[in-house]
Amino acid sequence: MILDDIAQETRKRIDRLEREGYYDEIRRRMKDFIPKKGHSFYRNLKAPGLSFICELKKASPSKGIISEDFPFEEIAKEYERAGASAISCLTEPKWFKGDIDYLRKVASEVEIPVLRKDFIIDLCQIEEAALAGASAILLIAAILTDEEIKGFMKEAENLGLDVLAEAHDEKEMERLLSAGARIVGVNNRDLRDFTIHMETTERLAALVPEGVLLVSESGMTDEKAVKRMRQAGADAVLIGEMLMKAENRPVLLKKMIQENS
Ligand SMILES: O=P(O)(O)OC[C@@H](O)[C@@H](O)c1c[nH]c2ccccc12
Repeated sequence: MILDDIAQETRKRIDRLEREGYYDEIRRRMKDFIPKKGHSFYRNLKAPGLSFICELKKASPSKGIISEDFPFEEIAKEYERAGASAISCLTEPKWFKGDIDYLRKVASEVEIPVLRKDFIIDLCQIEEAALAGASAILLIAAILTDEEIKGFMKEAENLGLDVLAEAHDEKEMERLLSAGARIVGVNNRDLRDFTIHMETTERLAALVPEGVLLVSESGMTDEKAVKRMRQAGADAVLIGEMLMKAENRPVLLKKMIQENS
């Protein structure tokens, strides 16, 4: 399964960077780190109306290159001006052609919170995210043990980062909720075969208790799908490809925000 391949690849990269001393430098810089206050990611998602997390996505394993030229700073500012609640920045280099430096630049240029979208399997990636200016991290239940989920959530909390905790099915959702997740994401894309099932959000929404925020992720290709996710009970949607490929991103985003306010 692709998720396991990506997690393995990520482990190899972390081990190599560790040998090269990269994370020693991160740990050294963490001594002066001051956590952000206010949990702006959580707060913005909780605001009335459907919130939009807009993704910077150059490529993906299912679609290959999505955006040949990738003026990520311009796109981030477009998202912000059009009313996005947060920006999701892919930082996984091999399959998504992401880069932690994209996040660092974007976080310094926009006011809205930025989510580190990656395959987090080690504490050092959480410290790296915090230093780069992220406000939140993604944790994917499918690649983590219960102990890891709890430990990583604690570390994020200590560093002032919010966690978007991602599930694909009932079992994963229950694991995340019992670990104390306050923001859960349901991924409509089945990462075994890349098929999209919008019913996944509808099915899992029933398990999300009052007070926990629900984010519907992936597979929304038109405005109808976004409305459907709002009707399913989503507090926020996470959209990549539809916005990356839009002829006029601000116009499309503003329209969707207005229609779902
Ligand atoms: O481009 P889409 O179909 O709108 O999807 C965005 C986002 O949900 C997707 O990129 C995603 C959801 N969960 C992930 C985990 C890792 C990498 C990527 C993802």
